[in-house]
Amino acid sequence: VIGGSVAKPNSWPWQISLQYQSGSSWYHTCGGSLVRTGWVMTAAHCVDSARNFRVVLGEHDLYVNGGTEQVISVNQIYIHPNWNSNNVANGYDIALLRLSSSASLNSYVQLASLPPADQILPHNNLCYITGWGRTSTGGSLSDQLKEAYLPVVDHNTCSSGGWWGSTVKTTMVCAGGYAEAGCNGDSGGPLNCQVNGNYYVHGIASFVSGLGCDTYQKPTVFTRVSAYISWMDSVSVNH
Ligand SMILES: C[C@H](NC(=O)[C@H](CCCC[NH3+])NC(=O)C(F)(F)F)C(=O)Nc1ccc(C(F)(F)F)cc1
Repeated sequence: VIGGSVAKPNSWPWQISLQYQSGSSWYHTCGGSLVRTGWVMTAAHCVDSARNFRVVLGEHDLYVNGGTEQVISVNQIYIHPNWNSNNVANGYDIALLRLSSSASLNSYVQLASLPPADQILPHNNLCYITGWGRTSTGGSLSDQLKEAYLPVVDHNTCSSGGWWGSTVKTTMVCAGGYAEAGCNGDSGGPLNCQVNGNYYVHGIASFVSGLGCDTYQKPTVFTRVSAYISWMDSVSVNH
C-alpha cells in the first residue's frame, strides 16, 4: 500500500496473509479475505503457480508473533474457470481457497461481509485498501498491515482515454487517490467499502500500472466481487 498509514491491529479482521513455502521458510505473497470459516477469497493470479500455500489469520506484523495469529494450510484451490494468467485485462482474477481446518472466529478473526450480487458503487464511494504490499514502487513490503483511503473511480471515468481505457472491464472496480494506491503484495487483498455505515469487501486487488503503482490516471484495479457472488456460492455449495 502506497500512502495511507499503519492500520490499528486487527481492525480489518477478515484480512489474511497468503504465504508460500520456499525451503523451510514461508513468505507473504498476497492478501485475501476470510469469507467462511473454511474459505478464503483471493486473486487467481496469486495462486496460479504450483506452490504450497498457507494462510495466516489475525495477523498484523508479519515478523512479530502477536498471539492472535491462526495459521491454517490450504487444502484446495478453486480458480475461476475463465481466468487466463496471460491476460489479467480479461478479468476473472478471483479464486477460493478451501482451508484444511476452520478458523476460530473472535475479535481478531472475523468473516468479511460481501455485497449483494451486481451491486455497483457510485463514484467517490468511501473505500480503504488494506495490505502488506510494497510501500513504494519497487520498494519493500510493509511489516505491518497498512490501510489507505481509496475512493471509487466509476467505470465511465476509469475506462476513458488517458485512464485505463478498454483494459478495464465492467467486472472490475477502480479505486484510487492521488498519492494512495495498491502495490505488489497487496494483490488478492480486499477493497473495503463503506455502505450505509458498514464495511463490505467490494474488490479483490488485481492490478496496477506496470509504470508504477501510483501512476497518474491509473488507479488500482480490483476484481468486482459483486460480479462473482453466484460463482462463489456454486463453488462452496459443491465442495
Ligand atoms: C507490474 C504489475 N503487477 C501487478 O499489477 C500485480 C500483479 C498483476 C497480475 C498480472 N500477471 N498486481 C498488483 O500489484 C496489485 F497489488 F495491484 F494487485 C502488472 O503486471 N501490471 C499490469 C499487468 C497487465 C496489465 C494489462 F491488463 F494491461 F495487461 C496491466 C497492468
